[in-house]
Amino acid sequence: MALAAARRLLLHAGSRLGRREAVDGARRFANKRVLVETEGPAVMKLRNPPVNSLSLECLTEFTISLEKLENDKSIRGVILTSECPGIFSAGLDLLEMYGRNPAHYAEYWKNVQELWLRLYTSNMILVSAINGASPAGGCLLALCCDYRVMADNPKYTIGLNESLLGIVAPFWFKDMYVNTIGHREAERALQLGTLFSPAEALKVGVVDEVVPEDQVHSKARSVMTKWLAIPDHSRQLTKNMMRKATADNLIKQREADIQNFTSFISKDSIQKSLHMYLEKLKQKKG
Ligand SMILES: CCCCCCCC/C=C\C=C\CC(=O)SCCNC(=O)CCNC(=O)[C@H](O)C(C)(C)COP(=O)(O)OP(=O)(O)OC[C@H]1O[C@@H](n2cnc3c(N)ncnc32)[C@H](O)[C@@H]1OP(=O)(O)O
Repeated sequence: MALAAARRLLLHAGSRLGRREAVDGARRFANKRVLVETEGPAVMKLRNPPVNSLSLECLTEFTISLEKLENDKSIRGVILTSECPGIFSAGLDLLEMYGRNPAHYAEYWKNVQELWLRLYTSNMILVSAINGASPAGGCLLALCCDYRVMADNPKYTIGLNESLLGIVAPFWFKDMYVNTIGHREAERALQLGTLFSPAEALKVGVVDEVVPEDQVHSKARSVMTKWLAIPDHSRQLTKNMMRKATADNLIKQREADIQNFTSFISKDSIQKSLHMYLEKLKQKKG
């Protein structure tokens, strides 16, 4: 209920902002954590500092922005990137999964599923300009895209590292990884929780292209131009043919997946692992 109300408020605020900024001449709309520019190829920028973690609010704003773009028939493709220096996205917000109650975990997971289903089955062309670290849920966002361009900076890593946190990647994260890099590579990377450097990510197929950091956006734009030259109807039907079974696999068991997540994440042993991981992140500073 609370989330539905927040959603209505955000949609309303989003459209107000949309109108105001259009008057300024720039075609863009924004909410607090997501900025969307629709001048030229549409660009969606995550801006949830310090690390673009996907908090419940961020997920909601992201989903709403995507919905607005999907509803605008003049928009055929979107570049997904980050406004936080050096970080694409740190993935799911650990604080949404630690020390909360089961109802919160269920609500959070429902929203994670919702964003994934929308992104993965989007009719639009999605290109990610990965301009920073992209672990776990950050990698998931990139994997949903039709093409991934990553900045050539060895400090940036990408991959599904859940097992390093003492948690398990859900089956639909795994399915998408297998679809992208094949069964053997996915099996190894998932068990080890591998975070790939850009060069390794390119080699294994987690990303499609690695370019100098200052060319990530221009490359993503030129990739978009190429993809936009393909007729929408044939490209969309092909994308649907490739992805439908994977998405349907979650759709048919969404409730059970929420229950599994909620009981898994509520376990004392899992909460302890998350606590230790959060402490490790804190200590890294000191
Ligand atoms: C049996 C089957 C059942 C199936 C059940 C399914 C269960 C699945 C469950 C969950 C799946 C989860 C997927 C995820 O996405 S989990 C999140 C994984 N993310 C990470 O591991 C990234 C962790 N972060 C980092 O590695 C770094 O922060 C990095 C992104 C590289 C940035 O480094 P740096 O610039 O040095 O910044 P700091 O590390 O100092 O971080 C700044 C502050 O941000 C906080 N932080 C970082 N990441 C997160 C996060 N994901 N969520 C929340 N907060 C985060 C960090 O603690 C710092 O906070 P503070 O300033 O207060 O100390």
